[in-house]
Formats: sequence, structure tokens, C-alpha cells
Amino acid sequence: MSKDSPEEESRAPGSGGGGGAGKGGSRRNRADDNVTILTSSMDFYRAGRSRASSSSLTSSVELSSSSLETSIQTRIFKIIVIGDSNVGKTCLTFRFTGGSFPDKTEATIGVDFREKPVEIEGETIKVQVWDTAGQERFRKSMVEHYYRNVHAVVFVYDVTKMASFRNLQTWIEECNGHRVSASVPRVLVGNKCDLVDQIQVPSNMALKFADSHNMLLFETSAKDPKESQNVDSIFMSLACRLKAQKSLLYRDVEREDGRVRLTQETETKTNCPC
Ligand SMILES: Nc1nc2c(ncn2[C@@H]2O[C@H](COP(=O)(O)OP(=O)(O)OP(=O)(O)O)[C@@H](O)[C@H]2O)c(=O)[nH]1
Repeated sequence: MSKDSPEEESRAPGSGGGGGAGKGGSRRNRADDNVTILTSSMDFYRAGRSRASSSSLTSSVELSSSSLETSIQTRIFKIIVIGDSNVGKTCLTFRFTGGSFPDKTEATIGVDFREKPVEIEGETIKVQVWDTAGQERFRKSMVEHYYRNVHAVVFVYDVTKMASFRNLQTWIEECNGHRVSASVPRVLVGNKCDLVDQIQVPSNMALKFADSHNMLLFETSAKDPKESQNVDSIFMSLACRLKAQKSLLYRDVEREDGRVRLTQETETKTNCPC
């Protein structure tokens, strides 16, 4: 799973830049407190080298009362990026949110979260990307926070490291073990495709795995600027899907420990521009 996992032990990279809760990871995440909006059903679509699948669900919204109005005005989608250490999670999130490849990275400790506002069908949405730690020792205390109120999950492997692909099953099990609904959209990303001479994970093998887990597959490179659009597609496909799923029809409001709990009915729209 990670560098500390049974299959592979690896080095300590490091999260270049970003705006995170970051290193150390034990402080409370502001981002985790606010929004939970969520998912229903809609067909996945193909984008670049991606494959389609579908799923459905109902959901609930939990907003801290003080931020209720603001949160409804600007929706925030929490997307977590999961996978072995060194597969390029930091670089992918950096590429999407900052538009570049970091010169240098170090092992992510806890989490780094970065936000990018995107416009979809006239609505500005904040895509909040949680770059998680791949090394077990740097993620232990944070795992609950990763999965809490998550809207979508990006599983990453390194196309030049078969072990990182094999470990995906463990990452998926961890995700399922944290009660992440099967209907929360998930995608699979094979990173480092620029290293063409070193590829160990054939596309057809990855595709088969993605299909069997109802996920889109993106094969891309955080490093190669020509692939930046494909990197954007990973997150935009999820944002479009989440937006389409969320027509908020509040049915029930109840107060719980100073928080307002809203039950929402979701409605599927199919006019996503992506
Ligand atoms: N060639 C190539 N190298 C990459 C790519 N993406 C990341 N790397 C390199 O892979 C190493 C690890 O990248 P990170 O983004 O730090 O990996 P990580 O998955 O965030 O690692 P942890 O924080 O330990 O979980 C760094 O040396 C990057 O420069 C890519 O697309 N192509």
C-alpha cells in the first residue's frame, strides 16, 4: 500500500507548495467542518483515455449553521487523492490547482488541501482537493478526516510500478472500510505516463480493474505539460458529475449539537458540459 506497506517501502517525497493543513496533520481541518453535499446518479462519460460506468444514491447535507448561507452560495466539493507514496498525488493536485509541476516534493505529512474555483454551467464551485499522505506513518492520525464527508475519491497508481497498482485493492478496501458509500464517485489514475520506456502496468490491465470497480480510468502525467488537460479532466469530470447530482430539495431540518442537519433529495441532471 504505502511505502510502509507490505509490498513496497519507499522514500519520502514532500508536498510542494499548496495551502494545506499540511505537515503534521493533527490540527483540526477547517475544510472538514463545513459542507457535505452529495451524490446521486448519473452516467459517467468518457474523457480522454477514460472509461465509463454509473451509480446512484441519496444523500444528506450537514452545514454548520453560521456558514449555511455562504456554503449554499459557493458549493465546495471535497475530493480526496489516495494511493501509495511516490505515485505523484502531490504533483497531480499541484498540476490541477496550480497549473504547473512542482520542482521538488517531499513526503506529504497528514494532508495538504488545495482549492480551485471552477465554473460549470454558470456556477462557480470550489473544488477542494485533499492530497493525502501515502506513507502509513504520516497518515495514521488523519485517515478518519480524509474520508469524512468526502464527495469523490481519486485512486492513483504509478504506471511504472506494478506494486502501486497491486496495492490499489488495499486502498479501495480502506475506503470501503470508512463507510464511503459505493455511490460516491471514484476514478482511477495511472500517473507518470511520460516514462514510456518504464511502463509496467499495461493499459488493458488497468482498464479491466477500473471496469470491475465501476471507475473511470485516466492514464496521464503530472509532469508532461501536454497532459495537463487530461489532469484537469480527472477533477472536472468529478466536479461536473457532483454538480449534476445536486439539486437540493431540503425536506427536513433538525438541530443537533448546534449544527443544522439538512436532509436532501437529489435529482439527476444530464446537461454537464464536460
Ligand atoms: N516522470 C514523472 N515523475 C513524476 C510524475 N508525477 C510525480 N513525479 C515524481 O514522483 C515523485 C513523487 O511525487 P509526489 O507527488 O511527491 O508523490 P506522492 O504520491 O504525493 O507521495 P507521498 O506524499 O509520499 O504520498 C517526485 O519525485 C515527482 O517529481 C510524473 O507524472 N512523471
